[in-house]
Amino acid sequence: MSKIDVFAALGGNPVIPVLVVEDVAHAVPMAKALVAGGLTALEVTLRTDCALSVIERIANEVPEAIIGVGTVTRPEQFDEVKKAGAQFVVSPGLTPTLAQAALDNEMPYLPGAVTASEVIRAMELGITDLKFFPAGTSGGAAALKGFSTVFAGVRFCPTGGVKPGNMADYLSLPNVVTVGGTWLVTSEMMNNGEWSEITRIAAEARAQADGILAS
Ligand SMILES: O=C(O)C(=O)C[C@H](O)[C@H](O)COP(=O)(O)O
Repeated sequence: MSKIDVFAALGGNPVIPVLVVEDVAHAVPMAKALVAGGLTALEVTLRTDCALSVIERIANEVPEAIIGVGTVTRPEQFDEVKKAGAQFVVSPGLTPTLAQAALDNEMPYLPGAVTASEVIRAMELGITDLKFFPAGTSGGAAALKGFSTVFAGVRFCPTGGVKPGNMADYLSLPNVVTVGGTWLVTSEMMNNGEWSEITRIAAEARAQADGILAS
């Protein structure tokens, strides 16, 4: 099997909303609002009881969304999330068992690494598309800049403390392809049904990210 280009599988989206959804009824309007704002790759975290149902709903009802799942920490979850309709998987860290589960499921996989040794271990497992989490407390953009000098071909999606105010620090680096975060959709916005506000924030983030990447 040839290696999966994970960032291509994410549709080239420069910003990935990281979603913590408490109510399955929010799944479809939230996904539609984000897609309308130009962000189509969505990461639903497995932090809530309804997460698998949220993925199923979005997979069935919002075909424009590239639906992924985050907070995957056990190999058996790959099968569960694939059945629910997930198209990519994100983990906060990486083990050989998780890497094998991604391969077995032919799933685009973005696991986390924040130290040089963790990056080297990922490379040994054939993984060069990585999440950098928690970015803010792991050296931030300065650490990723350092990695760019020694790990040619390794690409990152920083998450954890990434916001509009520091997005440019990350996206202007040669080894950062996309950023992710929870700032785009809060529980309050979902509980209040602020779908047009979510679309506005998504469109603003998309325009900002596209501008940085084009410059
Ligand atoms: O649950 C996971 O596996 C994750 O994906 C972690 C998230 O990427 C961060 O929690 C985002 O951090 P903030 O944007 O600072 O809230």
